Amino acid sequence: QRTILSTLSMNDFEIVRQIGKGKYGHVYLAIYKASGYIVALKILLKQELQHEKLLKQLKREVEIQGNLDHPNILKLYGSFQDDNHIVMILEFAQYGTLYDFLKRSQRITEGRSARYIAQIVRALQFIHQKHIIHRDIKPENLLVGRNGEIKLADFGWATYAPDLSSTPLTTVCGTLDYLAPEMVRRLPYNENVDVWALGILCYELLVGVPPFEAIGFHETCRRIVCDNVNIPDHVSSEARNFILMVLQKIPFCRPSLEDILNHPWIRMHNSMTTP
Ligand SMILES: Clc1cnc2c(Nc3ccc(N4CCOCC4)cc3)nc(-c3cccnc3)cn12
Repeated sequence: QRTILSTLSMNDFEIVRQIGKGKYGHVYLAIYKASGYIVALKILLKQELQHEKLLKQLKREVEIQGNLDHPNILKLYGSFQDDNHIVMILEFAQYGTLYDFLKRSQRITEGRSARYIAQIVRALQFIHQKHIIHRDIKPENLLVGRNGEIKLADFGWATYAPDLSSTPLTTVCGTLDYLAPEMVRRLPYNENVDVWALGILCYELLVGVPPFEAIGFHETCRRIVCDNVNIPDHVSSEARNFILMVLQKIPFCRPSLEDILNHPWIRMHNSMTTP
């Protein structure tokens, strides 16, 4: 229902309460007065978006996420601005971020992890087909919907995958623990950085901490590039095999998203879903 966004303003919404703090702004639970529809408003203060790089990033976030319609991707209904704010109107995710969920429940079961991973893979298939790379997959950017489904959110770092005609991507971005080795080494990279981050996420869901966590930036970077993954004994052999298959240091040695969905560990926990 694409509303004529130019007419929207803050007083079309009733702010209920703050539900989260992002890097550059706060997220609020709000009600669209005209229909009573519950939404999340991501409100950014213009004066905090001083340098135009952030504005460019925000425009790209709205442009990219606004055109994605998938059950595992958080919907962006639209955006508007007034004198001091830029506001993004987002789908409200009933159960918050996976990060908070993990904090509350330490580790989660292998079954639930495998079901989350499968849903994120379907979201990644959807955006990679459009040559979009998310570049910042991590528990803080994954939200849990009303039926426990995962929603990929925060396309602030999303960009278009390079093709032969464009200059290679080398911007280092995302969150340190989730950076792919090729990013740490400032080598050109592509969609495979999202596959790597999926492996890091899977490890963190099962173990409770990311695999290359260390004290300090440099040691973490060294571990990402050089160290093998150390998987604790409580992790099943299928999950171990899955993590080792995904966390390949060399990008093109990583499995495709389709290979991931066909892995035994994913299949054994996602059998009832459609093939
Ligand atoms: Cl965008 C967007 C859409 N929906 C949300 C959302 N939803 C949400 C639901 C429920 C609870 N509560 C559940 C009961 O315990 C108290 C928290 C929080 C957030 N949170 C964030 C967010 C962002 C940053 C930090 N932390 C949360 C961003 N969101």
